Amino acid sequence: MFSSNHEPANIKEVFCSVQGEGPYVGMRQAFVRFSGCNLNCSYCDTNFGNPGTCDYERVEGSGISEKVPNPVSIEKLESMLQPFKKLHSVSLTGGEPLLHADFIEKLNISAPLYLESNMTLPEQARKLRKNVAYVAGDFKLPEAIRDICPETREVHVENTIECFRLLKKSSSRDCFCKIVIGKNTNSDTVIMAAEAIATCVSCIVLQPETPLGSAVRTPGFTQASVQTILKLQKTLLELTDTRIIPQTHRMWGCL
Ligand SMILES: C[S@@+](CC[C@H](N)C(=O)[O-])C[C@H]1O[C@@H](n2cnc3c(N)ncnc32)[C@H](O)[C@@H]1O
Ligand SMILES: Nc1nc2[nH]cc(C(=O)O)c2c(=O)[nH]1
Ligand code: SF4
Ligand SMILES: [Mg+2]
Repeated sequence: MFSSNHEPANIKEVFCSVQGEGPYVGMRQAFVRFSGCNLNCSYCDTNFGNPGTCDYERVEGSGISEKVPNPVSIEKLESMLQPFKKLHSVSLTGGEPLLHADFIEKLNISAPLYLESNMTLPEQARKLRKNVAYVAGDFKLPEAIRDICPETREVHVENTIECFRLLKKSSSRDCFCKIVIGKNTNSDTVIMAAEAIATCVSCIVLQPETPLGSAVRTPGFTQASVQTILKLQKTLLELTDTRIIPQTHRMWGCL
């Protein structure tokens, strides 16, 4: 399931853009999107399938991608990141990047690493404590995960809390939590999640679900009401800094 120390990794795409989510919105980043995921979120906007080649957009915003054969070696990825200048950080995302922790652990790049994770694999998270400077950790609400059964629901929550404890904010690492809020989100579950990880994070981001596909044309189809999200923010502000930030990259069409 996980890449070993020496194996290269299957990568979906590598590009340079700006962070579209959370408190670092607008910061210039290189993105490394690893293939594969261990979850199946109802709202997922990403095709993390394992293609034979990695789409590499060498010139930011050009829309011109080269096909780099998968799996990609550590050395090859490091060279693919070379052309991207003035970066705030390199976003390691997916799919689920924790599935590739052994690969990430070996990366040797000058820019700080920004881990974009579903926070469900504590033993993998433990490997990255020393080399990620930013943790954008989702708290995946059980009701948003397809096929989750009651027995695994508790373990899922425990694993998530353990990941936040392992990667919690420190003098050398920022860690914040994103929670996607959709029409079916149970506010009590959000509050449970926030109470469990509030001391591990610098802030909580309530991220309204972005409608996908045909739902885009039916406003309100998947989103929670503004009133619901604002009420949740008021409650969570009793615990920690809580912000409401939508996916901004969807608004202006960057990758
Ligand atoms: C595609 S995921 C990849 C990283 C990791 N697997 C995770 O879920 O955190 C990156 C981010 O996109 C968010 N996301 C995916 N689909 C979304 C949607 N339809 N609306 C809002 N956020 C979405 C996820 O919640 C996560 O914060
Ligand atoms: N611009 C931009 N910002 C992002 N923040 C999180 C993303 C993700 O898919 O991991 C993402 C993404 O795909 N694009
Ligand atoms: S964990 Fe992330 S990549 Fe995986 S299904 Fe959920 S949103 Fe998509
Ligand atoms: Mg994305």
